[in-house]
This record gives sequence, structure tokens and C-alpha cells, in this order.
Amino acid sequence: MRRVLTADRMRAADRAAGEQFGMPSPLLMENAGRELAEVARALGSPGGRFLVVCGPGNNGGDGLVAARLLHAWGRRVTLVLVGPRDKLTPDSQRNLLALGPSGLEPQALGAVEEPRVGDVVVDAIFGTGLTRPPSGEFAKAIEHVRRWRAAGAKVVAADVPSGLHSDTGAPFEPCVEADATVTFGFLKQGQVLEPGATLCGEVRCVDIGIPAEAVEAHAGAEVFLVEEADARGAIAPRRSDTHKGTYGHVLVVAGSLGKSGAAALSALSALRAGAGLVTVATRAQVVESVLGHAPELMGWPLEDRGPLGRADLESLLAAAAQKDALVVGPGIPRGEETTALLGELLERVDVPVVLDADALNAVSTDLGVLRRAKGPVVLTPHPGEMSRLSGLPTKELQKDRVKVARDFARTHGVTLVLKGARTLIAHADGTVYVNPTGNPGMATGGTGDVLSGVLGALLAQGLKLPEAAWTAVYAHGLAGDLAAGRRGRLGLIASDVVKGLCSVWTRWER
Ligand SMILES: NC(=O)C1=CN([C@@H]2O[C@H](COP(=O)(O)OP(=O)(O)OC[C@H]3O[C@@H](n4cnc5c(N)ncnc54)[C@H](O)[C@@H]3O)[C@@H](O)[C@H]2O)[C@H](O)CC1
Ligand SMILES: [K+]
Repeated sequence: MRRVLTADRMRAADRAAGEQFGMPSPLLMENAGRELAEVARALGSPGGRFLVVCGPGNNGGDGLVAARLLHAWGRRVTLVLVGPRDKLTPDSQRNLLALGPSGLEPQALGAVEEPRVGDVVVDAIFGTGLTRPPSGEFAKAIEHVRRWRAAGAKVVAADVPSGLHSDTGAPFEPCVEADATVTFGFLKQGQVLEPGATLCGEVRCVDIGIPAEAVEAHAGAEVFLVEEADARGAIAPRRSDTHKGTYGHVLVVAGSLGKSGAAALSALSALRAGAGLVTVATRAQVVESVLGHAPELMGWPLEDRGPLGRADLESLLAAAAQKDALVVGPGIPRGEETTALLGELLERVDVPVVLDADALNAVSTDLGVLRRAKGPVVLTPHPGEMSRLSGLPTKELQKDRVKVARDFARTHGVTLVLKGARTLIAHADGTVYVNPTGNPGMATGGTGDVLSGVLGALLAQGLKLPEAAWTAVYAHGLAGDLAAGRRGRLGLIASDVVKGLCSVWTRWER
């Protein structure tokens, strides 16, 4: 897991590093500038130029250090200073003075010789201090950097691409797009959320001497980036003295006329994610078509009576007996009484329950059922379903997904998987995990059903929350990435993701 900070927490850590741990800001800046210069040097070509564009704050100071070092290393450096010199922060002032012996004189933006392929532009205009849309000469400088990159120069951003909001990952207009971002101390939220993650290019998080102890714990507000080792480590190797009962029995309550495929995808994924047994509870009229997808599946026919309602409760409780996890929602026939039915089911079933698809739409009309649940509950909404659950317009909630997901999980005591580019897993304690796997090829019908099955299977095998959730999400996204590598993103369909799960397990069992 990689801890991810907001700009405020990063600044507090900066201060603590100086005040409590003997790492004053000028030293931090020198270390940051050196790391920045080394990455820039590695990206440049031997005869190439280095164009360092510095803003008025400490981000600019990092750039001034990098310019001095690149020059000392014999590189051809052009320096541009954006904004009034009298506005430079004290640390940046010092570094401007330190340039004296090098003879490096800042040039005006307009006078700069256009960079070419093989040249490197160091973007040190703004970092975590950006608080409003860049304007005037700052906006012009950012537009120059964007144009130079389009002309073939490589761009290395200091800490954060200038123009990117370092907490939300939303770009102001204009915003630098970088080939690499050298970030200092800890990852920032905006670098792991889209579109920020894409705008950063390859993120290198470098140690500049800020000890982990300098970061104040924020119980209930921590954000972590999930890494492959975390997900892989959650899947225990299989012992020889085990049997299918060891790996749990999942009940999938799903499917309806015309939507038997959703049930099959969810159930098949539960099998492909290691569940010992999977039973599908669905209307009698579709049970055979669901089971037709895999002889390994078992069926629990529900009497044909249209939408799921109270009349189905006794049968579903009987189906849920001796099960280790439930997945409810993919393709279910939803009606007036489905919310009440789910409420009763959640109150009486004590194993983990995954609510997906139309089960989410059903509970969104009475969120109280979540608090009344006897066992742990995981919701797996996409943004549209999240809008119905939260009452926020989709556009609104997408602006600060971390906050929306955290608030919902904490308020209702659930684990919430907010799907999308960089899916978020918010746990009831307020901690949010960011998932880096997955690709736009997975924006195709049925991939959500696949995730619900994987999640149900890991819960049935005894993984606890939130670990079961971020492991399922990571594996599901990686399965999609491996499948896209074989099929191409355009051709990817949900069944490929199911097959991709096997590639994940073989990769992790090595
Ligand atoms: N441990 C670390 O992370 C270290 C970080 N360092 C670098 O310091 C910057 C943060 O520096 P700061 O001075 O706070 O802000 P910026 O340089 O990002 O921004 C400059 C300055 O600009 C003003 N400002 C904000 N928005 C606008 C705007 N739209 N137009 C004009 N001016 C604007 C605001 O007042 C800012 O103060 C961090 O990213 C790192 O690169 C340290 O150097 C090393 C340790
Ligand atoms: K920057």
C-alpha cells in the first residue's frame, strides 16, 4: 500500500520535517531539485537542451535547484522565470542567488528558442500550491510547455503537473501534460485519480528526507494506493489438505427473463475466483438458461412471480442457509417490494452480502436497510448508481469521488466500491483505497457482474473487508488488463475478463 496525501497534509509534513526532524525546507528543496535534475538528465538526449520553467513558489525553487545542477553537470540549460521576482519565496530567492556563479540568467518566455525532439522541459511553475485556474503569464507558460511537448520535447513535472489540482486530480485550464512527474515525499491524491494520473505520466515518488513520522496520522481520512503485492498477498496459496467446502459456497441472487447472462457472468466469476460451490437463485423460468452456461453451477429455482418481493423471502432465506456469502443484484427483476425484501434478507442473513446493479437501485429508496443489516455489506455502484444512492448528480459526485465514497461508507457503515477509472474502495472506518488496474476496454456490458462474483468468492473464502474488496477490484482490473493485452481494448467483452482471472491467478501463483 502506498500512502497518498492531500496538499495540506503534505505541507504539514514539510513543516514537521523542519521543526521536529532536523530537515529544514532549504535542504528539502535541494534534495527535491537534485531528484528532479536526475530524472530530467535520464530523459534527455546527450546533446539535448534542458528548458527549466520556474514559477514564483517553492515548486519554482525546485526548478532553480535542478537548473543549477544540470548546468553543473555540463548540460545546456535555458532558464525561464515566470511571475514577478519580488514574489519569489525565500527558499526560491536563495536558489536564484545560488545561480550567480553559473552565469545562468533567466530568459523571457518569448525569447526562448523553441525546444526540439530530444530536448527536455522541466515544469516547475506550480506544484501543490496551485489554488485557482492559472491566468496571465502563468497560463501562457503552461501553454508553451504543452506546445513544446506536442513538438516532441519530453516534459518532466516537478511534484505535480502545473495546472493540476493536487487533491482532486481535476485539471484547471490550461494544464501541463507530463511524460514523467517527480513527486516529493509521498504520492498526492491528484496523481492517483483520473484524469490526474494520466496527466502525470510516469510518477516517480522520491525520498527527499521527510520521515514517515512527519506525516500526522489521519484516522478515518487515510487514502492508500493499492499495489499488486497487496492484492497478491491477500490470496493464500491452497493447502493440499482442503476440500471444496474450505473455499466457501456463494449464493448468487440474480437473473431474470432476458438477463440470465448477468447471473451467469456473476456466478461463473465466483467459480473462477475460487469459490468451492456456487448456487444461483433465480426465477424458475430462467434457471435452466443460467445453468446452461456452466455445468459446475447449481440452481435454486424461485417460483415465477415477476419482480422480487416479500413472497420470495422464505425461499431466499432457505437458499441462503449454509452459504458463506451472498451476491444480490445482477439482472434481478426489481419491483415495488424489492427494497422491503432486501431489507428483510439483510436483517436475517449474517454472512457478507454484495449488493450490485438493481439491488443498489432498490436500496437507494431506503438506505436505512444498510444499517439494519446483520452481516457486512459491500455495495458496488458505478457513478450512475452512486448518483441514485447519494442523491447527488453524477457530474457533482465525480468532482470529489474520494469524499463522496468516504462519506457514504462512514454514514451507512458499509464498504463502498465506487467503480470507474481508478475505482475507489471506501471502508466504513473512512479509509479509502485507490485501485490502479483496469482499462477503458472494460466499459462493456457485464464487467460489473464479473466483479460482483469475484467479490462474493473472496468473501466466501474468508477474506475480510476491506481487504476482500480491494483485492477483488485489483484482480478484476488486472484480469481486464491482461485480457485487453490479448484481445485489444475494442474487442474486450466481459467473458474475456472472466477468462483473464485465470491469467491473474497463474501470475500470482508463480
Ligand atoms: N515535501 C515537499 O512536498 C516539498 C515541496 N516543495 C515544493 O514546494 C511546492 C509547493 O510550493 P508552494 O510555494 O506552496 O506553492 P507552488 O510553488 O505550488 O505555487 C506557487 C505559488 O503560486 C501562487 N498561486 C497559486 N495558484 C496561482 C495561480 N493560479 N496564479 C498565480 N499564482 C498562483 C500561490 O501563492 C503559490 O504559493 C511543492 O509542490 C514542491 O514542488 C519543496 O520545494 C520541497 C519539499
Ligand atoms: K510543476
